[in-house]
Amino acid sequence: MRCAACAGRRLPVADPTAPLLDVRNLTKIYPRRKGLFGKGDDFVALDDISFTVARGEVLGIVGESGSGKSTAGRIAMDILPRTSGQVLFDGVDPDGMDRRQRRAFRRRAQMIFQDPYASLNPRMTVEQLLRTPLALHGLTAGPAEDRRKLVAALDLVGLPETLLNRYPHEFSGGQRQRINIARALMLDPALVVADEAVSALDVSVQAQVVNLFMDLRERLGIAIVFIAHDLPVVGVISDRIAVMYRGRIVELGETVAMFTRPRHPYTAMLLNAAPAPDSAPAGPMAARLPAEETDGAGGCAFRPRCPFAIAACATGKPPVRMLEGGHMTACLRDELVIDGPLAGQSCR
Ligand SMILES: Nc1ncnc2c1ncn2[C@@H]1O[C@H](COP(=O)(O)OP(=O)(O)OP(=O)(O)O)[C@@H](O)[C@H]1O
Repeated sequence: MRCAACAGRRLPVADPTAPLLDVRNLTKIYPRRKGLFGKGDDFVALDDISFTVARGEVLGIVGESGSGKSTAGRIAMDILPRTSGQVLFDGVDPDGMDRRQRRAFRRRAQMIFQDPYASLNPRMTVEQLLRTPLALHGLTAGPAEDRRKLVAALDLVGLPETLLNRYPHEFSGGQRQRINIARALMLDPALVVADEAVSALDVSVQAQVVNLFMDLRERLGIAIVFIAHDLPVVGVISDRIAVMYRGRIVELGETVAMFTRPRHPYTAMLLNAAPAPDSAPAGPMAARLPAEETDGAGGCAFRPRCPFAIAACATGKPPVRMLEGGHMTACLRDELVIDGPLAGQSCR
């Protein structure tokens, strides 16, 4: 997939050990209006979040609906303006990129959305859909070479060349998502942000598409930000996981550490709510899962749902603390041992 022409267009990499994507202190405030002329409260969708994605790494972002996952992904891709904070792709903030850098960024960072049908023009054949990105980015290299490239992209996503003349409505949801992925691959991306890319698919098809993402990471070294609300699905594919709650990253760490020893009660709650191993009881937090409207007013937003909350949790937002092994959490009670389902269900 990496042709010489594409390689020549790459941005110079100042430091190959530096993160591919570096998101720093990102805040997003949506203005909200009450009625036609009324003043509304501003809504803080992202509250000072930071994360990095290394080259070839899969970072999962998980959290319930409305926690800010899509907002974070879209700002990282520079398709949504931020209120404050910084996004660095290969060390350069899209805000400060010149035209050439911006074009390269648009090519190297691709996004896959939840609804595979809405993302495909129904009047275009698969061949036209896959050729379009090459044309838009001035990467056409002649009919034969372009055809070779799109057949290679189809092959990477497990679809045969014979489908090139078909239209999107002729495919299943899983196949359409494969076409979306093939279209992204036409541009030889270094980063793919998959925003709930498997959520609309049947469970069996979800597994196939997750496997495809893992395969692409393995074969092409693509970094992936895998956004989903389902922690077990995210756990299958991710090297590290960021757990979001009401606009904040409340815990971030290696996948195994998150599953064996979650340090934030919300992570433990998500783990306990997931289909547990046969022998495991539901755990003390599973019963508290239904969302409550209150947001902890000034203190920890998770406090109203937290079985471990203490008075100090009401006095301010818990600061982000770095623990061992690059693990971070924003919980005053992170010293509690809350075993994940891989390690049993006990809390002490
Ligand atoms: N354009 C907007 N104007 C006002 N509020 C918005 C806007 N877009 C998103 N929001 C709000 O910001 C919050 C975060 O939304 P976002 O879509 O990022 O969450 P999410 O975790 O991706 O949820 P989901 O999984 O449902 O997509 C939500 O409360 C949402 O209602």
